[in-house]
Amino acid sequence: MNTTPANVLEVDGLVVAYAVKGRRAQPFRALHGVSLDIRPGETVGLVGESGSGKTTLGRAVLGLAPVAEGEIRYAGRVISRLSARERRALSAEIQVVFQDPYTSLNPAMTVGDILTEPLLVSGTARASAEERVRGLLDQVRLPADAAHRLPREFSGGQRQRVAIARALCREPRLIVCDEPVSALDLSTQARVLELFVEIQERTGVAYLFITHDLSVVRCVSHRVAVMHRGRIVESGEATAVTGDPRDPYTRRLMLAAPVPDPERQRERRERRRSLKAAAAE
Ligand SMILES: Nc1ncnc2c1ncn2[C@@H]1O[C@H](COP(=O)(O)OP(=O)(O)OP(=O)(O)O)[C@@H](O)[C@H]1O
Repeated sequence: MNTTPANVLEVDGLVVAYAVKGRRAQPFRALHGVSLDIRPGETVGLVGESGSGKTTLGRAVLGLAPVAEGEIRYAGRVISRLSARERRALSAEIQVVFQDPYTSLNPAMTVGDILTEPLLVSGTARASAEERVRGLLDQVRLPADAAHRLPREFSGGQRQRVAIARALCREPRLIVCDEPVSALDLSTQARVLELFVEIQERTGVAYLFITHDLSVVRCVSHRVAVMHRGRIVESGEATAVTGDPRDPYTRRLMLAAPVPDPERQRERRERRRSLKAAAAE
């Protein structure tokens, strides 16, 4: 692993252990010594099947999962054991976009209030906050009058744009994106993914991009890390990992991914056959 402080994020030998109810019960280890780094302006895609530990890693970066061993560093500073107050101070710099745009926005607040609130809390004057909100709505391609409306008046894709704008409010250097397009239909997914890429090009923000969808990870990531049972089993350049995976689990994951293109399906059937033949030898 690269340990230069030039990285925006460094995860080093991370073990997360959840408490389990029952007097004799042992804590459940969801991550077993995970290491990963993210450079400024880079997207690292985190893939793996359900239960492999992707969300746990994202939550640990956000200070929301119980770290048992190892370390998380943000811009060279250890952040894995911060007090609640220290964490809050960091919230401008590390943000999150969740999967479900239907539950992640306060339904009783207008979009304008949702976006100005974090700015006002951090001491920005109302007039500058409102100015900033106009800029943010423009950045995420929502009309200026969106500020006066409630989340329920928007489609899923538009709500996710609001959630992205909220994450961008205080100019973070890192955003944890936890399945941010999984709840959207395919054509909306493509437009929201484009927006993520466009924002990164403009602002230099880095993403830890969690998804179970390989076509999504291929589309947005510079590098990819593959998780299996709480461990990273393979990582590298996105094209290499998704195009020519080395690890048997990654290969199985690629083969299991739905690919509608008939040519790709034929290709996959052949690869499956040759893998089977190799395994039988
Ligand atoms: N709060 C918790 N307490 C106990 N166990 C948990 C908790 N959260 C997650 N786990 C367990 O940790 C493991 C990893 O879960 P996690 O949600 O990180 O996986 P994931 O790869 O993000 O899965 P999915 O794609 O389904 O969200 C799972 O076995 C899960 O049951």
